Amino acid sequence: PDARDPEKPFSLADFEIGRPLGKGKFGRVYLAREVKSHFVVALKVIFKEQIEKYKLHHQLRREMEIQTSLRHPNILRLFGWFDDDERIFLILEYAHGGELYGLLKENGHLTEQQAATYISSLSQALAYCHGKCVIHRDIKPENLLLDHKGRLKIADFGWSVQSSNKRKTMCGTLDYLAPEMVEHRDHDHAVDNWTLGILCYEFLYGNPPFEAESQKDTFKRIVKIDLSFPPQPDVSAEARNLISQLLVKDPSKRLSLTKIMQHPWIVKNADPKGTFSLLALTLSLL
Ligand SMILES: CC(=O)NC[C@@H]1CCN(c2c(Cl)cnc3[nH]c(-c4cn(C)nc4C)nc23)C1
Repeated sequence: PDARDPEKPFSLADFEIGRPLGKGKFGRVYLAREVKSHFVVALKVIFKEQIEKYKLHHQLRREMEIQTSLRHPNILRLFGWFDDDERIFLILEYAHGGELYGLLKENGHLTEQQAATYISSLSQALAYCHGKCVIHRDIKPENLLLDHKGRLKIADFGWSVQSSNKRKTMCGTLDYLAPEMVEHRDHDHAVDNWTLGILCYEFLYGNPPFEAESQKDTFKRIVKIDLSFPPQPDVSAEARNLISQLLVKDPSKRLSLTKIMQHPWIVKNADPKGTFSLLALTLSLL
């Protein structure tokens, strides 16, 4: 869709709409196909009256400007947008593999190779964002999608679009919040490094490290850094070492993105192309 004459913006008539992929407070995401090129996209529909009601024009505009400007293999592309009287339509890259979260829940946990590859991809995407002074790409699992080659795509949804096929275990969880967040202290991009530690743990063990019955207990476990590694599944010492260097209370002491990419566990286990051979991915789904 890039080769479009900028004078003739898209309109709804340019697309055939497919099944809903996800829905949320501000609208839904549909599978769609551009009629002339047959190019498949994800079309996110946001209702203007919702934006007016919550006074979110600026946030949405900033979100769209940021997402349009980001070009990275692990960040879902925003190709463009158009609107009609009552809706705004975002033309997004379609991730054929769906939600990484689905793969995690189906398998219980990921292999060390998969986990290291995804942590490496996330670190590269975040380093790219920080290089462009963009922080807080919201990297909780439901914002992580997979393309047809199993490559990770951060689909940062400031608009909390819940996918239709998700068990509602994620909404409202504290699990991914860093201590400085839950203690309402000021935070910067070191929060993302904390979240990488949470995700690495969850990829390897199947659940986030500070999970508890109540939000209050999760809060207490986070601020205490109440971290323990169950004996099963048997996770390598290097992996536990990386997690322990990320889930550190003092933000300035957390491993930097560069150091994460150079960590022995990542160097040894991450697939450099960030993708899996389809066979390996298929086998991991069996
Ligand atoms: C909470 C949240 O934002 N989740 C992701 C949104 C819902 C689907 N969205 C997609 C977006 Cl924006 C882009 N590509 C997608 N691919 C899928 C998908 C593919 N399969 C086989 N199953 C699914 C689901 N979904 C998308 C965005």
